Amino acid sequence: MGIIEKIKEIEFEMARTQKNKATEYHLGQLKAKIAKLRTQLLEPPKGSTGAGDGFEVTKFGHGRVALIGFPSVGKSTLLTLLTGTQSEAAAYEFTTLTCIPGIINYNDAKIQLLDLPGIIEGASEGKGRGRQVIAVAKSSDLVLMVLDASKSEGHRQILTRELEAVGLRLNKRPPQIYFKRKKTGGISFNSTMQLTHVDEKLCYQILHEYKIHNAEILFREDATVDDLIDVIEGNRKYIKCVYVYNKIDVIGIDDVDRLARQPNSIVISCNLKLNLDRLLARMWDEMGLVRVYTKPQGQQPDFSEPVVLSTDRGGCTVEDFCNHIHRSLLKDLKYVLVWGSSSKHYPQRCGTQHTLHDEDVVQIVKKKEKEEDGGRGRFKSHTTGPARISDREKKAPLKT
Ligand SMILES: Nc1nc2c(ncn2[C@@H]2O[C@H](COP(=O)(O)OP(=O)(O)OP(=O)(O)O)[C@@H](O)[C@H]2O)c(=O)[nH]1
Ligand SMILES: [K+]
Ligand SMILES: [Mg+2]
Repeated sequence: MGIIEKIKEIEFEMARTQKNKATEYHLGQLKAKIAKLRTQLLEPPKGSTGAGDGFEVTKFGHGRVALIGFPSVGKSTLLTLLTGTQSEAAAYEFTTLTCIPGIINYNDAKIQLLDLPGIIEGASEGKGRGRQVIAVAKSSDLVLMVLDASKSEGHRQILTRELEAVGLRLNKRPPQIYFKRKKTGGISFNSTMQLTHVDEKLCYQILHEYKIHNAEILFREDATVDDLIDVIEGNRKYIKCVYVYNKIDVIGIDDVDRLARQPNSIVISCNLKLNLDRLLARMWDEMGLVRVYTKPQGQQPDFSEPVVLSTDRGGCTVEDFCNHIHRSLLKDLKYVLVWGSSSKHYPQRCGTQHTLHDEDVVQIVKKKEKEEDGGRGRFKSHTTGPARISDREKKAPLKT
């Protein structure tokens, strides 16, 4: 029996099992079994290199956004409108057959937008190009789930289920469960609060299903058995998602209003170019990008090209900022001067752990500690990077 059949069989068994206190343990075990099979399903088949289907697009810019949706909802039309990159759009399904990248220039940052083939129910099991599409979604910083405003509202749930089946978690944060495998010592189970969804026995049973006999586990919130399985599997990807209802030109105003009020949703029309600026602003907010402008000493800040940092990825401390400019900058750094909303007064002297805000201006002040240290120190303080060091080294080699 194949993996998919096995999953189907367990799903069938779960469907006909009554949900009550007595079956709770059994159902939990079945959930763990499905999770294990789904993880197996995601492993590349034996003997394959996992490459070569043309879906791997090099990351570019300060963030990556994937357009995910059923066929013919308007993904390609949207990519063309937002990026200027032509992606064929037509009234028939599966017009797009591969991954088409475009670039959005917004707020002095560059965002990579990816158009993808439409996916259908069963995509997570390999129907259509589902698996490749979902792999691209996983590599993104934000998913735009494009939906046809005139079609069934059930589509949103179906797509979410498909993405969840392969370990994507949309608009969720990781469960607050500490879990660590051990070599010996059995299972230590603790919680900081009353648990209403799982108890110790259920927890042991799930761990047993994973053949884990030694581990430390601490619930920091009233988590569910699904959360526990997510933590044990450890391969879940937590991604923000905005639900984009397109084609509002063909529905009534009441429906537009209702869709627009749903959580994490935005309504647009590509045909009428309605609300696209709002969509961009929304994307920007969700991505948590932080622009930092550098200011050379005694000069105006350089407002043409910011250093773009991210709250979610990499962080936005002064340390992250320095590492972004040059790997070796941090060790020469004395402090930075900061102008902007992150500083208490203008300018504020800040250390490496200070968190920068969007549109801050930063001046770097380097150590000059070795200035009096003969020729050697002066040489060091006037150089900015390894390239220049080696250039100068040739002309005036360091005394050893
Ligand atoms: N009425 C209306 N039609 C639209 C809108 N946006 C796109 N369409 C039409 O929807 C059809 C499908 O558009 P595509 O951009 O090809 O959709 P897609 O999601 O890329 O489709 P696949 O690549 O096949 O998955 C085309 O006929 C578009 O002209 C819109 O805002 N309103
Ligand atoms: K289409
Ligand atoms: Mg398309």
